[in-house]
Amino acid sequence: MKIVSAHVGTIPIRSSMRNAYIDFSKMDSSILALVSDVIVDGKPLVGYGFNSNGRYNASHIIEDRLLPRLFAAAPAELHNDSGEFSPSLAWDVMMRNEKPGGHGERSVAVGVVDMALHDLVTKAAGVPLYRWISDHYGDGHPDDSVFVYAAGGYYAPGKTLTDLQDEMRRFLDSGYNVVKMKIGGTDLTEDLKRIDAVIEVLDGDGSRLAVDVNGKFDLSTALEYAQAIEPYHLFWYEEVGDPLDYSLNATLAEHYPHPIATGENLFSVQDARNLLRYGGMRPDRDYIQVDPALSYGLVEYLRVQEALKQHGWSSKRCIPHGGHQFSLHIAAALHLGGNESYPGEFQPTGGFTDDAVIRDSHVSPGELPGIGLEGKAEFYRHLHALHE
Ligand SMILES: O=C([O-])CC(=O)C(=O)O
Ligand SMILES: [Mg+2]
Repeated sequence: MKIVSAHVGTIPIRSSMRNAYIDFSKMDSSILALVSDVIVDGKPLVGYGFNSNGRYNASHIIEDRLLPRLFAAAPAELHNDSGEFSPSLAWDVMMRNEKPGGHGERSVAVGVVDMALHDLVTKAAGVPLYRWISDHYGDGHPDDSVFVYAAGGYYAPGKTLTDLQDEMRRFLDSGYNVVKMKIGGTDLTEDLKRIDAVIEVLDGDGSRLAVDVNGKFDLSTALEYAQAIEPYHLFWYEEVGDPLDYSLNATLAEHYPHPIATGENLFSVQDARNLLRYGGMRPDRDYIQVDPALSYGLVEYLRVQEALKQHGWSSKRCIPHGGHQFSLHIAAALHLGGNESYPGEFQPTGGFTDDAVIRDSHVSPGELPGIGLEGKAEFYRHLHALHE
């Protein structure tokens, strides 16, 4: 298989909401179409990729560094011994002449291309991505469906406690059992009122509510909130301090007995391994949220899984950030603990196929070949326009 052309674009995924750290008024995403020389039903197979929310587009790195390396590579450098196009070998080619460390936006750019390459090879194989991953890297027995929780509960101008409760009710009505809300964007007194309001909607069951600080707290605020929320037995307390402050996380874990989740802003196996080594994370209860679409793609995510295994962690402790269709396949194939979902947010890239049904907080990736972005009509319109 040969890639005959590559088409990079940038689309807005903006929204008026805000977490404790940023608003999303200028949020955007790279989108990519890789057109191949494989013809099916008279049309070339095309692989699509995009980046997850929270980081901005990385289109220039894709165009200036990654794609030129792929196009300059000899066919033998991109195909394995069985003659198959290999996203893993392509990954090595893309990372030529890149120093280690300082992963930043480069991991986003590689993630976009890695996703498009996996979409392409799995379409060429005629199978949904999760089956291909399970056959190549898993146990050949993927999960039928994946646990998903509904993330929302953002701060927004004029949003009242009643609005917050209504939002959470809509999540429950659409099939989710567990929900997530933002905290840390106001003071503790206000946040406790917001938490109480949401727990009321959850019939008083705090173990169905996760809270997300988006890295805002210093150690003393982290511990102050920890003490205040401990009695609620929350589903998890997320990204409490700066994502690279492993010492803060380790101290928090000594004081807070319930689950902690973090990792959405760790973009490499090296950073994830440091979290396991120095972050005090507890393999019996905590969650790792590394998002494959932001962190060098599936090829690197497999390395993260290997590092977890070496440290005695189960793949079930991973629930990736991002709420997108790519991680949903990965979760089903590698028996992850679940995947995030943002009903209605971060469109058009976010979310699952249009026909996906959430039942008992579970959803299936679907049976379309590849990632299945053709099953997301609005997003597919943008992707298709890249190369038509
Ligand atoms: O608000 C955000 O940046 C998204 C986020 O943290 C999450 O999905 O966990
Ligand atoms: Mg988060």
